[in-house]
Amino acid sequence: MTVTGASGTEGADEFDVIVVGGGPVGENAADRASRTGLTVALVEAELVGGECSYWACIPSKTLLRPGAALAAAAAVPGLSAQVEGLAVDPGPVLAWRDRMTSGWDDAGQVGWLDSVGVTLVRGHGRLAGERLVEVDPPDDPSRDDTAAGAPGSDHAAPRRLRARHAVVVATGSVPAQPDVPGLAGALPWSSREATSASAVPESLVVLGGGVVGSEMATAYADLGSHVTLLARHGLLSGAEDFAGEAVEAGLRTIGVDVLTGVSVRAVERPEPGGPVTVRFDGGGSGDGGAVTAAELLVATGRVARTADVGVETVGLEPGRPLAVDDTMAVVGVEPGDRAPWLYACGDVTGRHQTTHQGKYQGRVVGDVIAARFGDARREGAPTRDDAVPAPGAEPRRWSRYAASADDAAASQVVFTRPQVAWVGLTERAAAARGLDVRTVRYELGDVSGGSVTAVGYRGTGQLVVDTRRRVVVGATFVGPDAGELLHAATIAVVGEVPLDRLWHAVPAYPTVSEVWLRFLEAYGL
Ligand SMILES: Cc1cc2nc3c(=O)[nH]c(=O)nc-3n(C[C@H](O)[C@H](O)[C@H](O)COP(=O)(O)OP(=O)(O)OC[C@H]3O[C@@H](n4cnc5c(N)ncnc54)[C@H](O)[C@@H]3O)c2cc1C
Ligand SMILES: NC(=O)c1ccc[n+]([C@@H]2O[C@H](COP(=O)([O-])OP(=O)(O)OC[C@H]3O[C@@H](n4cnc5c(N)ncnc54)[C@H](O)[C@@H]3O)[C@@H](O)[C@H]2O)c1
Repeated sequence: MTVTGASGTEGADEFDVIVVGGGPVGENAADRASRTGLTVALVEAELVGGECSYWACIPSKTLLRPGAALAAAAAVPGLSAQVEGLAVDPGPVLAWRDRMTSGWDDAGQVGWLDSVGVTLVRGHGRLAGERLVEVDPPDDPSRDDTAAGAPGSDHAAPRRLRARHAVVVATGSVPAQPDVPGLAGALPWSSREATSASAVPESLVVLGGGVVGSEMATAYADLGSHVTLLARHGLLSGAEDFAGEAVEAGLRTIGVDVLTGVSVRAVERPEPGGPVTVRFDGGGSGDGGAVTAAELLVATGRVARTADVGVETVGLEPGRPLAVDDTMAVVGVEPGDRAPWLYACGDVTGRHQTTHQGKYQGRVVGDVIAARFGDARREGAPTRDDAVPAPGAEPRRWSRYAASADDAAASQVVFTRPQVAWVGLTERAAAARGLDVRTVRYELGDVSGGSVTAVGYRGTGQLVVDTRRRVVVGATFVGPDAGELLHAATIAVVGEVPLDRLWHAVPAYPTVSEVWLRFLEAYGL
């Protein structure tokens, strides 16, 4: 429908809900918002499926899998001798990666959007006031970000969309680049180039010891690159210290030079495409030094993508994450005396930067919007026990309309070797919240399931227990396939299952999950 006559909205196309950003999170929000009969438009500037599908989760995990499989085989008698000396063959790996990203073509995801009845609007969207979104056509040559993979459009001028009820911002995040002399001019890789490269550089410097840096250092070492990782402090600083230490040791084992305590001073690349030199202070000897490689990957964090989304038109500060309440309504939007109409989810909120946690938020916001504005009695509409909270009211914790897990039970898996998986609070985070906690730690290699999995199986598990309530508030696992151990811990944390009841959750023998029994025994049960 096209609006005529309404002030400032003349010629605007109307939808009940407009979602800006068609990454995994926006897709989920759009799908769920449409389930009570609301019309939903999804605005996407590049590829439907977002960073995760084409330049993040999927290609990175594809690049990491062969090295993990080879290492697993090398630890099993009867196979270890056969695979000794084998290296990952980059050609088929890169080809597999290309298949997993559908050759950077989003036709499959667009087909899914069609199947759930969501209207795709291609182009760069930005807020233009309350419930208004302007979309620059994707073939605008002045915008870099609309070029890749998006088909042309008939619209020369911005297209105006008006939401009858709600706008959801799910524009994700962009890489942060530190202000280091020479860095920008050296045209370093970001995670995009690292995950989509068509050839493996002979050597690679990775700047940043977080999740991207640790995973990509692993992948490129597996693919045959000589990798140097420069980190300001220990690796994976968001995780328990023992996890980062294990990943650092793992990287060294596969030949990565890991330098910690590094502060980068300057970057030089005299010839475009030629070798790049990174000069730094610190890094072990304390005197610093320089490292030269064929390529440089900058992996120093990501920032919410709000700089170019028009948030200033509704009284918010561009460049900052969109603060949300637990219904995912954006806080501090003008005008402030009306029912919430602006929502956000995913990386753009600054809450977490993982696909699964963002998709969870997308489900929450979609359900909130569907319940607040749609027809819940419509045939096929989901049934809910909970009442949607009144605008401005706190949602009931753990209801369908509250992203409670963001605070209490967010999880993450880092696909390094060893893998690292955690949920809920680290020991440090629990102490910062004033909880009285006790940790129990157990070596996974001392569990029968570990010893039958591999010779010299090594890994560590740790629970953080709230001693007052006698419930698990956090867990970390480090070891081969540690990510597969995580969900039991997530259920224990979300369910606030008392230790005395967990005692009756009997882990099967001989699985690595038997560590749960050992944890409880170590706690004194
Ligand atoms: C290398 C790497 C590996 C990762 N691996 C994992 C992993 O294994 N597991 C995991 O859980 N997480 C992983 N992540 C994190 C994960 O990719 C993000 O948390 C996730 O993509 C966030 O989803 P999103 O929908 O919020 O944002 P995005 O995926 O960034 O999607 C946002 C979308 O919005 C579009 N957009 C932006 N601005 C506009 C605009 N103005 N108008 C229209 N469209 C716009 C973008 O084009 C994009 O399609 C990884 C990240 C990186 C960098
Ligand atoms: N498996 C997964 O779930 C997965 C994989 C990759 C990325 N991600 C997400 O993507 C996001 C971005 O990843 P990331 O690794 O870029 O960020 P990160 O926050 O995990 O790590 C960034 C690292 O860069 C360091 N750093 C910052 N400025 C620096 C500087 N000037 N010099 C040297 N080091 C500097 C930080 O100290 C930190 O260690 C993360 O939040 C992560 O959750 C998730």
